[in-house]
Amino acid sequence: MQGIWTTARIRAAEDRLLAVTPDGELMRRAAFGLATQVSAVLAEGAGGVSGRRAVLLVGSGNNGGDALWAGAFLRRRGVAVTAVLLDPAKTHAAGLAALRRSGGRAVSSVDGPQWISRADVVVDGIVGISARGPLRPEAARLAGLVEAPVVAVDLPSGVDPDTGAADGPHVTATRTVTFGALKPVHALAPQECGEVVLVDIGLRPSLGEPDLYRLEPADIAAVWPVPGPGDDKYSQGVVGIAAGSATYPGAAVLASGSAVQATAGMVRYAGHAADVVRARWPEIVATGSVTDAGRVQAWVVGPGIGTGAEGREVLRHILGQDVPVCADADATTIIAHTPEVLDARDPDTPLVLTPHAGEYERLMGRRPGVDRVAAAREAAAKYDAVVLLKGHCTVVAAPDGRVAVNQPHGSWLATAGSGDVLTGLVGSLLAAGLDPWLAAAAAAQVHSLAGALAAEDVPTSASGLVAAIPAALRLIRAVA
Ligand SMILES: NC(=O)C1=CN([C@@H]2O[C@H](COP(=O)(O)OP(=O)(O)OC[C@H]3O[C@@H](n4cnc5c(N)ncnc54)[C@H](O)[C@@H]3O)[C@@H](O)[C@H]2O)[C@H](O)CC1
Ligand SMILES: [K+]
Repeated sequence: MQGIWTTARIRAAEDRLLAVTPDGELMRRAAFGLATQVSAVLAEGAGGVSGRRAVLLVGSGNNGGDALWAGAFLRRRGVAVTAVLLDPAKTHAAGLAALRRSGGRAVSSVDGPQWISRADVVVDGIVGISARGPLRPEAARLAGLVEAPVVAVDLPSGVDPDTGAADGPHVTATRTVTFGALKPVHALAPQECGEVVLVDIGLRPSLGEPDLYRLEPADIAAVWPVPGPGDDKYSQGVVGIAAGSATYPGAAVLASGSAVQATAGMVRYAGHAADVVRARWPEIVATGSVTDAGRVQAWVVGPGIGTGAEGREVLRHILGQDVPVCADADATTIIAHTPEVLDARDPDTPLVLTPHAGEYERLMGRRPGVDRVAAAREAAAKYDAVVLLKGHCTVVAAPDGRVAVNQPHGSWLATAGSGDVLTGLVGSLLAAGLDPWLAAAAAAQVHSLAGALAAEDVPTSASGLVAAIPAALRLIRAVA
């Protein structure tokens, strides 16, 4: 799993490393890696590297220092380098001297626009992990003029390093070159970061355990259940799906179909859409009520069951079955409005909640806000449940504090029924016996990959999403 550290942890680790590293050495390591990536971006464009124009937007701290030193390294590759100093009095002196020694030029921000308009690449060295809030006016003015590809130093300026919030003027980068370790912004703001490249500056030994995780394909392939010689339809875990109604069978078909596609374990359906589910998915053992559904190792409950008395009884029955439960949609609303329904649950039985922002507000009495990691953690602690907080970047928090951020693959999941498909994936992995946090994080990752494969750059549907699950699993196994 990819580790992600908060800026406070990064800074503490950098301080430890700086104490035992020659002055300026860390910055030069960072800057050399940065220069290599800027050259790569230039090389992608017509005309190669030498003679091309790089403009550095330089702030008042070490982020600017990285950019200036990188400018000096770029000069050695024949790149014409101009640094626009946003705060000349506070510019990193050693970096500026290195740039000038190499034949680079420095101009004030007044002259910035004329150089920015001629740039083949812009390097965003405005602010790094010390950023607070959106870009300040002068930086915002200059950043707004940029049309060339942007390489962000450490992180795109104006985007919050720890939450990825980008609700004010900020840089949007083609590529972000970060140093030592990923910060939360790199997982939570993929749109603003572009391609993220991590440069090793020897920080890892000083870092300790990560604050957040991102699953890699190998992590998912390692846990996704595949049948072995000793398996039968029961041994891989039987998942029960309690979803849909006679008037709204769609959620039942989607959640059940997703479970069928996700693993080879048996799927039971229980509810008023049994005939429609059975007709669409003959593999499924379907019955009209959860009370005669037979044994399962996990339940999915909620999509389309309604929030009235019958839905409440279905949820209460399932929570009382002492197996892991993934509660979604109407079940989330029932839990929010009548939390006493949770009394039916044995506290040791894993519960996964999968709210979108509106359902989160019902559960917690507030919107998730900009710090979605904190929001997910708070809900996980309140309900003693794994909380999968949906969004462009899904955040999965466990009651023990573990947090995973999924890698989105576009926004193709913004389609009706997409959530039903996700619950089927989560439920199948719970039935297979996976750690509930890992099950939710792996399901979210496969869900977003299936969306991209189903879409192939044109809008897709939840049914297309279900059909693409095997392709997503094959791709994950292929790249693992
Ligand atoms: N520690 C090291 O040796 C290494 C650090 N690296 C780089 O250093 C930056 C962090 O540098 P720091 O000096 O702490 O501050 P910043 O450069 O991030 O910020 C400077 C300055 O910017 C102003 N500022 C704050 N918010 C904004 C804003 N929204 N808009 C404009 N300006 C803002 C404020 O005055 C700050 O003091 C780190 O990111 C790395 O790039 C290297 O990684 C390795 C060695
Ligand atoms: K930056």
